[in-house]
Amino acid sequence: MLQNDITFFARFEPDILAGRKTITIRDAAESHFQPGQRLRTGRYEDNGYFCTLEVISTTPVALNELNDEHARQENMTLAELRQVIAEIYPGLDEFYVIAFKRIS
Ligand SMILES: CC(=O)Nc1cc[nH]c(=O)n1
Repeated sequence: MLQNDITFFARFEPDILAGRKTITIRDAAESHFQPGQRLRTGRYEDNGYFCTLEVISTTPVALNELNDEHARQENMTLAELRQVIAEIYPGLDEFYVIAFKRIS
């Protein structure tokens, strides 16, 4: 079976498929994605493929630089986004914003 290049928690799948979520904020371990790269995208929980994303950009960001535009691109409030990031990456404050578009 083909490997996925990136995974998302299943709760984010509907927003990605609908185009409501157009960025993901990851730690250094997932900072290698390059503009133009096409990513087989699956669910974290079962690794099931659900779409292909094309990377638009990968941009470093500090936790304290997250703003309302990042939140809008995640389809969250800024408070929700900060809480989600703190839960996924406790204690970290250096991240990468991966902007993407869904191509299939
Ligand atoms: C599986 C996983 O880490 N998913 C994440 C992490 C950060 N942002 C996001 O949208 N999804």
